[in-house]
Amino acid sequence: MTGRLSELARSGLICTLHWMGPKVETMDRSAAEGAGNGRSDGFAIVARGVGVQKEDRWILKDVDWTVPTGACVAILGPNGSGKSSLARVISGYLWPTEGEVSVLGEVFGSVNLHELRESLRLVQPIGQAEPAPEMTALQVALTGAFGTVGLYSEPPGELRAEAERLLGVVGLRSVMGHPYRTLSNGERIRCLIARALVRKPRLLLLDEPTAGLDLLAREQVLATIESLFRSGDERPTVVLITHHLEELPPAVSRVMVLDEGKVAAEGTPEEVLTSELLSAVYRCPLDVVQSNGRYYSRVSPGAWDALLASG
Ligand SMILES: Nc1ncnc2c1ncn2[C@@H]1O[C@H](COP(=O)(O)OP(=O)(O)OP(=O)(O)O)[C@@H](O)[C@H]1O
Repeated sequence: MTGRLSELARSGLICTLHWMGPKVETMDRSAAEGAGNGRSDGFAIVARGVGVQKEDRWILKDVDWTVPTGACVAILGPNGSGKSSLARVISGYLWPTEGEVSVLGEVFGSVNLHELRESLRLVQPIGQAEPAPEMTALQVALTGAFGTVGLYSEPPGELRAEAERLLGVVGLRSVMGHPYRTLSNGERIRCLIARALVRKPRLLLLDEPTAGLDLLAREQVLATIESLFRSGDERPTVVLITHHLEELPPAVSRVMVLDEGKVAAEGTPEEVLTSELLSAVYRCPLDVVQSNGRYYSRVSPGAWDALLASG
C-alpha cells in the first residue's frame, strides 16, 4: 500500500493538501483530476497519512487508502476502530487534523464540498435523520433527488420512473405506495439506499447498513448491494462499512481492516480475511471460513472463559 502510494505520488496522481500547520500544498490541478475522475485507471478515493485527533486522542492515524473507481470495497473493524469517522472524512463531514484526501478526483481544501456532495451519498441508517413517517416509500426515494427530508414539489415523470425502477432494484416494488412508518427496518434501509441512488451518485458510502437486522433482512440488503454490481455500467463506487465479515457480499473486491484508528491490513478479501489477522484485530480467537465468495467467522465456546477473563 505504502509503496503504491509512493508510486502514485511520484506519478503525480495523488494531490497533496496538509491540514496541519499554516502551509497548504496542492498539486497541479490536472494531476489532481487524474485520481478518480472516472478514468479506468482512476481512483474514487485517495487518502494519504490521514489522521483525526479528538480531545488529545488520535481516532484515526496514518491512514493510507486508495479505492479504484467503480469498485465495491469494505472497511471492516471492531467497535470504535474509526470506520464511521473515516466515512465522515471521505464525505467531507469531518475535517482531518492531518493528511491528504482526494475524492472523485477533487482535492479536499480546493473543492466546494457542497458541490462534491452532489456526487456522493453517505447512508447511515443509525443516526440518520428519519424521513417523515407518513410519506410513502416512493416519496422517500424521490426526496433523494432534492437532498431534502420532505417532498415539496411534484417531481417530474422521469424522476418518478427512476425512483420506481430503483425501488424495484432494491426489492421494494410491492411496497412503494406504503407509508414509510409501516416498512420493516430492513425495508427502510433498502428504501434509503434507493433514495441515495436516485441522484446517481458516483460514490456511495454505506455505514453499517445491516446493523440490527434479522437474517432475512440482512441478506436482502446484501443482495441489494450485490445487485448494483450486476447491473449496467452506471454503478457507483461503493464503500461498505461493517463490523462483521459475514456482511461482505461477493462484490467486495478489497477490504481495509481498521484497528484503533490505524490500518491493520488492506488488500483483496483472500489476502486480508485471515484467521490470524482477524483474531488479533478482534482480540478473539476465531476461524475464518470461506464459502461461495462469502466469509464467516467461527468462535469456539472453548475460548469463552479466556475471553471473560481478559475483559
Ligand atoms: N467527536 C468525537 N469526539 C471524541 N471522540 C470521538 C468523536 N467521534 C468519534 N470518537 C471516538 O473515536 C473512536 C472511533 O469512532 P467511530 O465511530 O469512528 O468508530 P467505528 O469503528 O465506526 O465504531 P462503531 O463500529 O462502534 O460504530 C471511538 O472511540 C469514538 O468514541
